[in-house]
Amino acid sequence: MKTITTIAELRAALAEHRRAGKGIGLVPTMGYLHVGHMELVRRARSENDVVVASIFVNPLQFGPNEDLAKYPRDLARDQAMLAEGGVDFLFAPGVSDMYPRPMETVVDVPKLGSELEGSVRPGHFAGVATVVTKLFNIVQPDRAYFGEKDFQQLQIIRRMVEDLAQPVSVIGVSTVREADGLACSSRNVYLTSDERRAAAIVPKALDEAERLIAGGLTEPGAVERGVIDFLSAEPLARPEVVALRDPETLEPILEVGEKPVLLLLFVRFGSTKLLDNRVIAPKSAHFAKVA
Ligand SMILES: Nc1ncnc2c1ncn2[C@@H]1O[C@H](COP(=O)(O)OP(=O)(O)OP(=O)(O)O)[C@@H](O)[C@H]1O
Ligand SMILES: CC(C)(CO)[C@@H](O)C(=O)[O-]
Ligand code: BAL
Repeated sequence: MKTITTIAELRAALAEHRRAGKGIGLVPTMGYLHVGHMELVRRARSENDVVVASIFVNPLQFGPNEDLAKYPRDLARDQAMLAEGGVDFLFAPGVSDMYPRPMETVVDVPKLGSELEGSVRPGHFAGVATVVTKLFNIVQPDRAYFGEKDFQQLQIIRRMVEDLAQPVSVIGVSTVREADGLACSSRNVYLTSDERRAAAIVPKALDEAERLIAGGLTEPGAVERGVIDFLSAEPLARPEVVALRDPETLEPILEVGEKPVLLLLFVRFGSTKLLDNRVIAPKSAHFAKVA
């Protein structure tokens, strides 16, 4: 695996592969890798001739009071994991490589981006859409891989690619979880041991929603209140977003009917934000077992 830090060098390295008609897959990340990221790499490796992973902690998507400075970083460990996963090129630019001048140009998906997580992180999704567009322009991948854990991000990127006719297939990958069900996430390292134990309630809250819907609850507000009640059993959990939405448009739904619905959770434990979600197909919603 070759690590490259400049746009020009990466373009030059990929040009010969593109000329030779090779399929190029891109896995964008912010580093501090875990098994969830490696699942994206595994998918990319199995579907492309050339795999590029990127590691860039993108300042544009962090608010002024967020964790940009303390975001966990370990490039040497990440390099070893990506090499082991069969990645060909790691693009790990510095901020001045990606943004030599302050950005004048922004890609925004304002409606989808101001909902849900966007309502508590204003500007976040414009930062994501802008950097992802720039990465697409630099790498020009045939396929790009994103986790369903960040469901809203995935839908925003899909919509951006459709609206702007960006020539890339966006591939969503199922959420990889720890043994107790908590979604793997780089920010899980911020959790104290008590918070980490408590955080297992988040995936269980998804089970609870599924159970409520399987039990016949059709009013979205009632399902959301049931989930909030469930989370209130854990004093360390501070739910900021508990929302039942249309999985594609992310718009509120009037009633749980026959179509699948998205439950999206954004829950804070101390200063750590945890995201999770599940698309629930009402007809198949089963009495999920809670450990
Ligand atoms: N548990 C997971 N399963 C599948 N994909 C994941 C998982 N966690 C992250 N990803 C995906 O990996 C890509 C890079 O994500 P990122 O580097 O922000 O990691 P993260 O663990 O989500 O970090 P954070 O804790 O900062 O949200 C994104 O497409 C994200 O959805
Ligand atoms: C897609 C992404 C790499 C853009 O910075 C980031 O938002 C992430 O890691 O999910
Ligand atoms: N995984 C999403 C990137 C972020 O929270 O900034």
